[in-house]
Amino acid sequence: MSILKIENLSKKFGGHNVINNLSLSVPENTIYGFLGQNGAGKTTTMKMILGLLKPSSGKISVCGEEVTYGETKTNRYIGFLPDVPEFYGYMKPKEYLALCGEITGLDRKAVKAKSEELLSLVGLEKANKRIGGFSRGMKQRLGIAQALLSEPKLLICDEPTSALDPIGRKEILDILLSVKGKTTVVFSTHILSDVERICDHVAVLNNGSLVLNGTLSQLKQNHRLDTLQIEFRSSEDLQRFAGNECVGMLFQNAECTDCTVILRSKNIDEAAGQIYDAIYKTKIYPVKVEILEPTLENLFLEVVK
Ligand SMILES: Nc1ncnc2c1ncn2[C@@H]1O[C@H](COP(=O)(O)OP(=O)(O)OP(=O)(O)O)[C@@H](O)[C@H]1O
Repeated sequence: MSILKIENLSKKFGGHNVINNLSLSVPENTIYGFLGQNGAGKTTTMKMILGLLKPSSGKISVCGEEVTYGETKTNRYIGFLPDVPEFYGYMKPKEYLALCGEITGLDRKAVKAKSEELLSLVGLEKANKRIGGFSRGMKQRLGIAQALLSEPKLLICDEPTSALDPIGRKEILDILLSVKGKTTVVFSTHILSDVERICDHVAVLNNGSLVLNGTLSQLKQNHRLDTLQIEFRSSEDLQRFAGNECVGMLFQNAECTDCTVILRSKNIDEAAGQIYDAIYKTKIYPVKVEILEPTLENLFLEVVK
């Protein structure tokens, strides 16, 4: 089932089209990476999902219920972490979560138990000091605890790792991974390596249009490169292999560096087959034969250029 479904969504500011006919569907219990350059329209889309901004046209549904601008009904399914979460600095984490629970109308006892569970999940169970003295990473982690307080089906995070150092980023990514079984996560980011680390599904927005959408493995398969890399134990092995007649024309336009050779071919599977035949015949065994896959960075740069 789709937790979030967006159909033909468009948004104009004045005469300027910011979101153009966007359609996407977020499957349950996935981590969905929402990528795009500055100004691509990610925050605008999130605001429309939260009912804070009125779409010019199109439809958004959360857990099968249509989102209506200005109403918060569908937000009971959603936990939201803004890019810079704001807190009352004089409060301690437990006090703050208790206040959030009270405002949301949750049962006091349940909130106390849930707060302890969540503070432990985000590694703040021992941080019994005022939030004003928290680091950025600690504030982001508290923000996740707050967003998860009402056990949302969908957790939306707007660039949760952008301002953090590598350790802070890893902590946030680990937390998002750990909640995946219980909630669906949509997170927007510019950091491609974060997406490669934890996302099942990737959508790339460019100038308000969806230019890439699918699972990482699907996208890599669909945009497979026509390149084969073969690495030998030594440059002598490479020379002997390349000099053998059964390698034929394959090495003619190859790029060789020390022990490695890069081959390009229109039919890369056939070229790989020829290489395996040649390995069998020559008994010269490379340490690696690999059809190269595009990185997310290759894919991203290709679709946003
Ligand atoms: N209230 C507004 N009025 C006019 N234009 C706006 C408004 N809000 C956003 N925009 C424009 O819409 C476009 C998309 O902005 P948005 O903030 O959604 O992008 P983004 O992908 O979240 O970017 P970033 O990664 O920088 O946060 C930008 O050109 C921005 O200037």
